[in-house]
Amino acid sequence: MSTDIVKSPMELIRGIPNIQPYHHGCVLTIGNFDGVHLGHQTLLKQVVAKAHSMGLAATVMTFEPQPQELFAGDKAPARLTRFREKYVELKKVGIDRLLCVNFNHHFAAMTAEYFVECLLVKQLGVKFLVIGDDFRFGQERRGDFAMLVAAGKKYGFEVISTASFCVSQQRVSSTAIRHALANNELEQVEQMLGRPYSIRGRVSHGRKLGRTIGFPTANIPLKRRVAPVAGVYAVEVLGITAAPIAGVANVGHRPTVQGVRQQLEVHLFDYQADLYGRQLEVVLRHKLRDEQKFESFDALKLQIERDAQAARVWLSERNNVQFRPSNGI
Ligand SMILES: Cc1cc2nc3c(=O)[nH]c(=O)nc-3n(C[C@H](O)[C@H](O)[C@H](O)COP(=O)(O)O)c2cc1C
Ligand SMILES: Nc1ncnc2c1ncn2[C@@H]1O[C@H](COP(=O)(O)OP(=O)(O)OP(=O)(O)O)[C@@H](O)[C@H]1O
Repeated sequence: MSTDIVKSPMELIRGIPNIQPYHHGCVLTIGNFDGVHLGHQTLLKQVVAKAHSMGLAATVMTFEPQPQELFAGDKAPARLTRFREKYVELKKVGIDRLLCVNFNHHFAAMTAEYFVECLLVKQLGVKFLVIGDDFRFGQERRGDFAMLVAAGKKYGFEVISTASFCVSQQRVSSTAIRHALANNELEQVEQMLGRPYSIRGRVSHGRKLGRTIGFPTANIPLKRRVAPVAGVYAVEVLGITAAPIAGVANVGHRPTVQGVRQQLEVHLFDYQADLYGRQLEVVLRHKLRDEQKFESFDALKLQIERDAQAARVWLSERNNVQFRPSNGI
């Protein structure tokens, strides 16, 4: 979590100990919100509308790490959005406050009853709760809608459950989006997310081999995050100039050069500048191929030239714009 988050208009409450008396009284929803997809957005819009009509803060409670990351460790599904990305998307929907709970074994062991009485009622003073139709919470996920309705009567808050938001008769979920990404169904992903899939990150120093073969790349380490995608993509990069810059990117381990960690590398077409330290958003538009181990660096170079050409063609056909050739391609 970086400091620019704190200055922005959506208030970030960093953990339960930082809940203040003025946070008491809110319209609340709870969940991972990985991806902040259209199903989440439908529910979040109801939270915002209700909060406005009640004159209360629209509040989201989310968890870091996500529960499956605590329980399954490396076997947890790859994330669609890091905390920072969730923050950006939740702010766009109009949420006023984001409570980020440190999800540890102690918190996970809390009973559903204690969670409601102690956290929702005493600390947050919830007046209205909006949840999805499959929402479960508390130790062993025993808390559900019926239990919340009963608690609401006892403590004086209302609860509504929203209907499933579907695309092509399929319930939109973080899991469905991960599957579609794994199957390279990027258009379907866009329909479920309500925006194209992108990866945000800061450019760091690489081994600077790319420039020796005419393909300087901006390296974006994925850090502890495992990407839900892998391979070579035609991309558009936001955050440098007002218009997106077209390029070609690889998400992988770079077996040809004995790379170890998975990272995102992007080569921008017809653009040269020092990007180190810059925060970029790389929008994946089309998958070109899987990553491969090549016999030589020269063979890799030839393939990257073909990738760049294929990406230019794909993007120019899509955008109906001709890009100027460079690097002799
Ligand atoms: C479009 C593109 C495709 C790539 N494909 C592969 C690949 O299939 N296999 C591989 O080992 N590395 C691949 N790479 C990674 C290169 O090994 C890496 O960019 C090069 O070694 C430069 O690394 P550097 O930025 O650390 O200098 C690809 C890079 C790009 C930009
Ligand atoms: N398609 C949807 N329609 C309506 N509500 C949804 C939809 N998807 C999620 N929600 C609700 O949003 C809240 C947060 O959900 P959660 O982060 O668990 O999302 P999910 O996308 O269903 O994830 P997963 O695929 O991991 O189950 C929950 O209350 C959930 O029921």
